[in-house]
Amino acid sequence: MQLKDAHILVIDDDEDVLTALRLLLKPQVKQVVVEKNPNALQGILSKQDFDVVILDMNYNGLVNTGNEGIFWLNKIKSWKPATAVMLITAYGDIDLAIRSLKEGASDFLVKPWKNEKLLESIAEILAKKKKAGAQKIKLDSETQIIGDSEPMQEVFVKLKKVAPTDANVLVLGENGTGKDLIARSIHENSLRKNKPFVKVDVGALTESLFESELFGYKKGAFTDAREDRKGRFEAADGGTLFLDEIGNISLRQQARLLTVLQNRQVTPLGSNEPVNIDIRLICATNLSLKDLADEGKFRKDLIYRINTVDLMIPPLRDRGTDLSLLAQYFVKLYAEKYGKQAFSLDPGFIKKLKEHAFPGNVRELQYALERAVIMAEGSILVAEDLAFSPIEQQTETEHKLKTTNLDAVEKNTILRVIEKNKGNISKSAKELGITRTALYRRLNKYDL
Ligand SMILES: Nc1ncnc2c1ncn2[C@@H]1O[C@H](COP(=O)(O)OP(=O)(O)OP(=O)(O)O)[C@@H](O)[C@H]1O
Repeated sequence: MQLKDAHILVIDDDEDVLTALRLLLKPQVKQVVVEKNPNALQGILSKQDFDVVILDMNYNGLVNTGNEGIFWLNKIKSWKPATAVMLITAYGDIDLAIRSLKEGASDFLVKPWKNEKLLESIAEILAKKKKAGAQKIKLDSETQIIGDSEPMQEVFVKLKKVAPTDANVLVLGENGTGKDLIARSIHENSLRKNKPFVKVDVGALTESLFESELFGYKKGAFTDAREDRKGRFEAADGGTLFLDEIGNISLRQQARLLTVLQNRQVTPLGSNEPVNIDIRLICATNLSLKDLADEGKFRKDLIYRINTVDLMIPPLRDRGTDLSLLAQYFVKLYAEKYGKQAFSLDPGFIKKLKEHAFPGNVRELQYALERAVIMAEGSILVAEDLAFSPIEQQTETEHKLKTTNLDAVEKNTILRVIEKNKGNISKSAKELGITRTALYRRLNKYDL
């Protein structure tokens, strides 16, 4: 967006500042609105969207800590996450500047400012916003991949470049970072988008199921094979095959997969006739394939085969203001789903979100917000509405403490939650903030 098209709101309790900024900006931008009282902010922003809010950090000359500015910055970000906020202060303080940028401000200026510098900063903010907007990925009419942070913008740029090619893609990232979503959007943005997208959680397949599920079988191939069945490779013909949890398959399964990928043919169990396959392959894992290869647990030649391009999805803790954007998105989504009114987020609620490390990433955030929306009493979500998954809390502790009895704690938590949910695995996984597959894996691990 260009300066001349911008809508700017200025909030400062100093009339002289408001007049100076109005005179400076009016000939340069589309609209300038000035306001003395920050308490009027919510009303103004509920009626109209602004591209940039220029916000004073201190009001009434009483305190010079900048806390008021940070308070209003948080408010603006909770009401309108896409609005850029530029903070101005009479007290040049580097700590304050860093703090405000961390809290989501786009820039920080010290009074008296140079007019040229101020206009330049606004133009820069608008240019960045344009770039971010252009890179937003829409999966379909309902699903969006939310993310304006720099690391996610890099993912989007790479994704758009690689999607239309037929290159095999390896999607890497911690649990719950959105690898599944990214795989789907590679397909949606590819030339194969009108053909099937088939996902197989290969990490959850037993030795015998692996082959019958992926390659199919002929009637009579084994006791339960009562009729011919196409495998997932064939089902994905012309489209995309997404193999999730690829790091968890055995060396034997790796060898079978490699042969299929090399020959581009599958032979169903009980058949002698290979079938040609035309698939685009996407794999995902939260493990380091390189480490597994070094330990002799993953074939290097298979890594080369599946990893023409890799996409590393950053953990939520490295995505800055995406946390607020995602929070807004999920709160709206669940408010609609559960037929509740629109919610606003109390600064205490946002603070609690920001202080949490989210070892379970976006999935953990999503479950926490779904729970918060369900539990909320009024129209404002407060810190008390927010509870984090016990299992993820524990993973967090695990990182910190590395004590030996963690397995016992995890096992007990799982048992408790499953008992509470009367053995319902889906409900238990949801409450624990992990996938069903991850829960099954843990049940296996603890022989439960
Ligand atoms: N950027 C995002 N925007 C909106 N929703 C997201 C985003 N990232 C993840 N989600 C949501 O978070 C949840 C977890 O994402 P997803 O299943 O894609 O993660 P994953 O990395 O594949 O997890 P796992 O490694 O456990 O399989 C999903 O419900 C997904 O829709």
